[in-house]
Amino acid sequence: MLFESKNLKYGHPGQQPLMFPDITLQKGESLLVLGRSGSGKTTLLNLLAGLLHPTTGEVKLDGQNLAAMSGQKLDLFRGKEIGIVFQKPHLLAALNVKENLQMAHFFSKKKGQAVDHLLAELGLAGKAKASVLTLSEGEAQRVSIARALATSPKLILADEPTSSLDDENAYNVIQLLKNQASKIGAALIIVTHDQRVKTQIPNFVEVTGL
Ligand SMILES: Nc1ncnc2c1ncn2[C@@H]1O[C@H](COP(=O)(O)OP(=O)(O)OP(=O)(O)O)[C@@H](O)[C@H]1O
Repeated sequence: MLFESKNLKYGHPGQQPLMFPDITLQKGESLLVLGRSGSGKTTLLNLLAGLLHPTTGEVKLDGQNLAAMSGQKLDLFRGKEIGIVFQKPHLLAALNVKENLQMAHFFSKKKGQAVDHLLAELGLAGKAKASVLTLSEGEAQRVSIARALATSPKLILADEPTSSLDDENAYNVIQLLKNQASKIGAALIIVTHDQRVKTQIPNFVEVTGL
């Protein structure tokens, strides 16, 4: 088993504790996390990324329990082994497209995938030297996916990657994530309320908060 989360609970300050369904994934498998607004989907993603510490439970990636790690060790592990596609691209405006990807290599201290090859695969070869400020929304989204893939992580987490995209781009982004995850043997978890995605990834868990 590549990825497993068990008995996860988390209480935001002053809120009822949230409980989460267990997840297990093999290499190359994909999963959707569905749930209504406010049910705890982003909280779960942050727990799976080790960005929040669970009150109880464990998150195991490749045999290592993130919930038991902290500080620099956790940051380095996340940088090497987890690729996160946030809802907004959060690219560094002072850097061009290629430099944004190279930053991922720099911070993770991992060689990962060749940046030029990755850009070409994502249809961004002509944009390597472009300022990220000149990209369309769809292009910026693909750059943020390329950045998440650059270190060849074992787990890819994506938060609502299709919410602002039209049908065609939404379909393409999910195919891209699925294909890349299976190519590098990563597990893929997509948090979404976008029912369109179910046709491409039928495997899902539902977060209810209870
Ligand atoms: N930092 C915080 N402090 C206190 N409560 C929080 C905090 N972050 C989230 N919550 C609460 O925890 C619950 C779950 O929030 P979360 O953002 O995980 O839901 P979500 O399912 O991702 O929602 P959406 O689909 O609207 O993005 C909500 O009731 C929210 O108000």
